Amino acid sequence: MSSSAVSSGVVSSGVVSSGTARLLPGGPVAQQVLGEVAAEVAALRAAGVTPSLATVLVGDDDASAGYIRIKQRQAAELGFASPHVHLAASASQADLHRVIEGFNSDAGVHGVLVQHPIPGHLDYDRALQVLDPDKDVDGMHPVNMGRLALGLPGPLPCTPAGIEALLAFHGVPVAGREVVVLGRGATLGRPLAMLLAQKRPTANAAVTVVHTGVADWPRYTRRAEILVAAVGVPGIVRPEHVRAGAVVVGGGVRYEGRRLLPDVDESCARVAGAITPRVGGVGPTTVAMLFRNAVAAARRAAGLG
Ligand SMILES: Nc1nc2c(c(=O)[nH]1)N[C@@H](CN(C=O)c1ccc(C(=O)N[C@@H](CCC(=O)O)C(=O)O)cc1)CN2
Repeated sequence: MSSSAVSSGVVSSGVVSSGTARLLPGGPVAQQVLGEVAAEVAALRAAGVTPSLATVLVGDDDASAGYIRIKQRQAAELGFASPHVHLAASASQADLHRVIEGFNSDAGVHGVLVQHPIPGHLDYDRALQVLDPDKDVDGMHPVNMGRLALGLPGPLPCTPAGIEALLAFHGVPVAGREVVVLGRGATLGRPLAMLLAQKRPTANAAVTVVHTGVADWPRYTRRAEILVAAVGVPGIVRPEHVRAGAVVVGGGVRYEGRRLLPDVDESCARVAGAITPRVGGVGPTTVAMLFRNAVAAARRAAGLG
């Protein structure tokens, strides 16, 4: 979409509107990425390497158990091995570290993820620091955040990478455009801002990060050609926060069990030029990027990366 399309909104009854926004689904993006991953898995297996993605679940959260099942099913479809450890909710930090260290030292395991959230008495960040950064398929280890900040190769955080891929897939130009990221969290807002500012054809944007601690944050979001909501406060982004014709990406969500409560109110479609759907938007791209990181880790371990 050109920037002239972005400024083509009309004013009706006080609301700036460009009609109903084009939808930007994540499903086809995920399918494309997973197709590429499948081809890489086939090549690895032909070379005698079975890529392996290990998963760790702590406790009895139904939603987390569901996401692990989705990842294991996807792993099986793609031809990954997927060893799994399920720790009791009463597990100690040391128990969790032992499991991670076991996978670190297992040369047959190429990627490891610890499903989030973990029980409240455990520290996810400390556990992450125990993980071998080269097996960190979520791209969240401090070493990988450092690599991202420096523009060095490494696994990218899955949701930010999924958003960049989604924009590219749908032909939304990013380079040179005004991107505003609402939210500065470590899993989405901060890494996404670093990613979209990088000098690459699918990035290279003028990126502003603003957060809801800034009293007049809508002043920033209203000027965005591409607005990414990354807050985790359901419905916080409303039509009056969106520039007419802008591309709106709903990255932030809050989960209530398996129910997803997105940051972006659906009424924003009245103002936006293009928008990710409430369901089937950014979410599916996150899982695809996980497998992209996992196959890349396997290729590196096999000396092919
Ligand atoms: N170690 C990790 N833990 C968690 C992650 C993660 O990426 N790594 N993300 C979430 C859970 N999650 C994957 O683990 C996940 C959640 C939701 C979706 C998704 O595609 N949702 C759909 C459908 C939603 C609905 O039906 O309401 C969507 O967005 O369309 C994918 C992955 C927390 N933990």
